[in-house]
Amino acid sequence: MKLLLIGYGKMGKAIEVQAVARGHQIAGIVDPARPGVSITDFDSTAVDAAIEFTHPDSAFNNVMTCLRQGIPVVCGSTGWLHHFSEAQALVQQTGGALFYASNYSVGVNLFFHFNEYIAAKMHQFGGYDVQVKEIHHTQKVDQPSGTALTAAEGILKHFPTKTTWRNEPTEAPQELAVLSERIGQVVGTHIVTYTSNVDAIELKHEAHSREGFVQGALLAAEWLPGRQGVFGMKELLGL
Ligand SMILES: NC(=O)C1=CN([C@@H]2O[C@H](COP(=O)(O)OP(=O)(O)OC[C@H]3O[C@@H](n4cnc5c(N)ncnc54)[C@H](O)[C@@H]3O)[C@@H](O)[C@H]2O)C=CC1
Ligand SMILES: O=C(O)C1=N[C@H](C(=O)O)C[C@H](O)C1
Repeated sequence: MKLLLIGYGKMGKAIEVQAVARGHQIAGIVDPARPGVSITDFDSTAVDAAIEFTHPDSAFNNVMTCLRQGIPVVCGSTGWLHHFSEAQALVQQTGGALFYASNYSVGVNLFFHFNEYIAAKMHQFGGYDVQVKEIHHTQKVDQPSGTALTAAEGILKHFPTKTTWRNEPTEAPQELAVLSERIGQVVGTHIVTYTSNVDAIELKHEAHSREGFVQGALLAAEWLPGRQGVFGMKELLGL
């Protein structure tokens, strides 16, 4: 496949290495640190898919430009979902394809699946409070992490005692605390904890490296061309 890499930071560079190892061709790299190449230099005849890992402030614009250029786009950037409905509308309008996941690792998507199951069961039996905690490296600009927000949404859907989330400790029973810590080079750790008067139960995912994100993003890029619509890891993995 011919891939366009948008963002050539920690993720973009790791994706390049794995993509080449899987026999793909890098048709172009778009990053302000490497001026002179822009998404509008490409179209669906030049690339099969774009993979976008940049920044909360640039992701929406990059996704919209790919859709206008007719390029199927796999986006991993977090912190831009307040614009997501506009991207969905452009997918409909252009007949294009967008793949988005707050976390591309297969393990995290199993974690999301079990998180929803556990939330429903814990609500059914009662007596537990729940909180989400995420830990990431100190270069991360958005908080809470996209992964923590997806986990929080999964809990809110199945644990109706909680009606909203808050990114700080809270005593309000209807608020789900989603706590963030920034420590050194931590790749990404997410913990959902249920606590009662007598015990505690934890569901934890700890990424040991970025390899899981890279593999999932490449699987998505290999799967997306030829499809029309907005997709995520549930469709890709059949979860
Ligand atoms: N969904 C997932 O599985 C994962 C998502 N992420 C997210 O991906 C994003 C990027 O993460 P990293 O690679 O670790 O960040 P990074 O800071 O190492 O790299 C970001 C790169 O994007 C470039 N960039 C900034 N504005 C741009 C623009 N307008 N067009 C093209 N490139 C631009 C920067 O120059 C930089 O090279 C973050 O939002 C992060 O939260 C990170 C890892 C996994
Ligand atoms: O910025 C990161 O590094 C990561 N971002 C994603 C998120 O916000 O959840 C995914 C992963 O945890 C790494």
